[in-house]
Amino acid sequence: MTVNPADTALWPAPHASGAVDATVHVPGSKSVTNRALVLAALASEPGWLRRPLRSRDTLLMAGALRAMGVGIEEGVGPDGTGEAWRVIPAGLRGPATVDVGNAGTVMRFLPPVAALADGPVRFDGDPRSYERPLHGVIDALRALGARIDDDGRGALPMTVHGSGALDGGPVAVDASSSSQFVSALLLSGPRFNQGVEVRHTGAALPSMPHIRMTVDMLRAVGAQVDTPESGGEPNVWRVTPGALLGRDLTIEPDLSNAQPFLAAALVTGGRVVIPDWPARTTQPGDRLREIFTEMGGSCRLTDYGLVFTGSGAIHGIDVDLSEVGELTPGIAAVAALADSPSTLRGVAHLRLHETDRLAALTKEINELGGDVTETADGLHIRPRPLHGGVFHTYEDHRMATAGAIIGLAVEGVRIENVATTAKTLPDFPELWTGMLGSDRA
Ligand SMILES: O=C(O)C1=C[C@@H](OP(=O)(O)O)[C@@H](O)[C@H](O)C1
Ligand SMILES: C=C(OP(=O)(O)O)C(=O)O
Repeated sequence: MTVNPADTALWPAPHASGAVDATVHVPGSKSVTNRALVLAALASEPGWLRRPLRSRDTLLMAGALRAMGVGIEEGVGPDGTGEAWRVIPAGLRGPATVDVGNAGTVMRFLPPVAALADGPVRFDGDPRSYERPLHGVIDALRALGARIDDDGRGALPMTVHGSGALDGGPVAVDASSSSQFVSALLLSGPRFNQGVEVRHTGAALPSMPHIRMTVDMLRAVGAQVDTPESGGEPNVWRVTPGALLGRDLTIEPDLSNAQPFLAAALVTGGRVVIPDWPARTTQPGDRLREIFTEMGGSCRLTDYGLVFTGSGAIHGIDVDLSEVGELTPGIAAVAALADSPSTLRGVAHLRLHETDRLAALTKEINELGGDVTETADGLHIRPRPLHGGVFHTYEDHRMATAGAIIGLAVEGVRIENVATTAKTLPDFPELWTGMLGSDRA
């Protein structure tokens, strides 16, 4: 976890002078957009993605698929309204080069796709991508018949020598460090000769909603998937080989990126409306309705969207976040402003996310006067009066939005490199100041 001295841009986080009252249109989900791109690229006919997220992670995914020969045309949708991408599958090509940036979805979901290409595909990315776990994908692909050259660490950079097809079949993976290992193998599974049977071995599997998202989206394009929930063995997922349909899919708003805006209602005792909040979704951000209600807010889901209201009080929480780890930074920020201590559990694997999120949150909140300690699998947060200062972000989009939440309540917080939010929410600073618009005047 290092701070890049060259990147000293500091963004004065707006301080809220009163209760927020705003409607915020949150852009599309990163996790849904990147799964939809992969599935559309593997389909046997063209498809549409409407309202896709346009951010660093999704543009890297689109760029990588294009490098392997897939057509992705960016424009307006078939009915002339809103942004839509047309994905035109093609025979997957190598040689190609893939820049994964620091996108877990790109570095994990694409090596199985590359194994289906007809030549070598070189994977590289940001320095942090070399440290993020990839061994589950590399070892599994080798066991399923792929040839991969890496430097022996089971990590990036590496080359997948695609041979046009992959045998597939049963494989065991320890996915306790990232659910994305399982999702990656399932997404390409229908295109393997024998399909795939993924058996998770090892300690608890995090981020189960993201695996359900993978399964739901596979089924929506015609794949047959057997899961533990559909009567199969615990920790075993099976995908039958078969062609995938090209669909016309509208991407849901990113509910994890709705988090800072909901937090703003909670922290200021205000009200925030998120249009198009889905009535049914696999996104982990849906759990915010329950978590932020327990922390002092209340919410109402209408046909228009989610109406979330703060009460003026913020309560601490004791919660297991293993299923929804990506919500941890935003919850920690709210917890630091609460009227009682919090314990966030089940998220040891966050040490290998964009940055070591447990260390980063502890350090940055404490530098503002907070009292946070790391536990073996999470954080213990005792609220204390905070003061202004620089909030470092370690190239982690969710550190930047966590700092912005604290800035609402604490004057003089400056966020280093707020532009890092471009990973999943490039418009964050504008959306944030827009939300505060009337009460900042
Ligand atoms: O599959 C996905 O889209 C994701 C799965 C989760 O990864 P981990 O299981 O590695 O935490 C989550 O944290 C990440 O933001 C997105
Ligand atoms: C962990 C995250 O991202 P990634 O997809 O890079 O794993 C995240 O967005 O919080």
